[in-house]
Amino acid sequence: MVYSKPQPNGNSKVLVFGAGNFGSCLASHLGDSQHEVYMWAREERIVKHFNLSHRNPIYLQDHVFPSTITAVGPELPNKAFINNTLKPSLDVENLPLLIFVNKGIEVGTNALTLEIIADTCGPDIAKAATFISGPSFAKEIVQRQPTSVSVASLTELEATKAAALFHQPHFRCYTGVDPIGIELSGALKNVYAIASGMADGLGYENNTRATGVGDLFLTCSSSNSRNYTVGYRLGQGEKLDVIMKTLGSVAEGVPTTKGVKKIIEELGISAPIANSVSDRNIKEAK
Ligand SMILES: NC(=O)c1ccc[n+]([C@@H]2O[C@H](COP(=O)([O-])OP(=O)(O)OC[C@H]3O[C@@H](n4cnc5c(N)ncnc54)[C@H](O)[C@@H]3O)[C@@H](O)[C@H]2O)c1
Ligand SMILES: O=P(O)(O)OC[C@H](O)CO
Repeated sequence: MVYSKPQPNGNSKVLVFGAGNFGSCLASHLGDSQHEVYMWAREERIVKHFNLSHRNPIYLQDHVFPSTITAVGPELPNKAFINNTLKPSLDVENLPLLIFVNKGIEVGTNALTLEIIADTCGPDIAKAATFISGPSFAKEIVQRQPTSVSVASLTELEATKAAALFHQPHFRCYTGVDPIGIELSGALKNVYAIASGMADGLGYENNTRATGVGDLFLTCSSSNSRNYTVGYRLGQGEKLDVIMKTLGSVAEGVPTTKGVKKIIEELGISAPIANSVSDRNIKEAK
């Protein structure tokens, strides 16, 4: 969870709650972006060690963190810290952003985070809540490997402000106004991840692992997929015509990309991933 206040220089003061894998990863990313970052940890060992060495002794241990981050804790930040250091706006129309990255459903009530915030803090605060979700292994983001995540809030404005905080090129944010959908997808995918792990653990192969999730997951995640293999070999620097000649099989995604490109253009919709596959194929064909 991140709490932030924009500064006149465009950078923000950010308080990250949690110094585990993902809290540390987000703190590092925000520190890279020159925000003034405070990372709260409930582990005293993390606070002391981090402020001496810019390393987290428990999570992402190999990573050296930017010097723009200060660890705070183990006591929760108090009112004086909030008021004197972060200086949030108390104007209900201009509340600081509250960004959530947790994925889950409250046991007993079945409530999602947004519902809990609305119930406990009121609808005005819930409007300032933004959710970030998507493929985001902390260990990969912290090494600046590219990923794309969804940033959603009840208002487009809040989502846009939150996305602007994460402006490193490897961390692409797509904004929207469906925080419930984002929350539910993030919570539910974990149940299927357990099922998928079970299928692997039982010794089943890819078809079984993808059952219930579908062909998209299957074809995107296995070197048994011809289309995945084409993409992998392109990523490794091979030429498309060489790949197609040596694949020994069809990869229907290659011609389909052309059709998809036409549909995207006709509908005038944003489809950045399909567009970039198409651009790559056109470049190769020249
Ligand atoms: N790791 C990822 O790649 C990743 C990516 C996206 C989202 N997330 C989400 O971020 C959240 C945290 O994941 P993580 O990977 O950082 O977990 P983690 O286990 O690495 O770290 C969790 C941190 O929270 C602290 N903590 C646990 N219970 C607490 C409590 N009751 N009060 C205060 N602090 C508590 C722990 O001490 C630890 O520092 C999860 O909801 C997860 O779904 C994680
Ligand atoms: O390691 P997991 O299964 O908690 O997944 C972490 C993130 O949610 C991946 O996006």
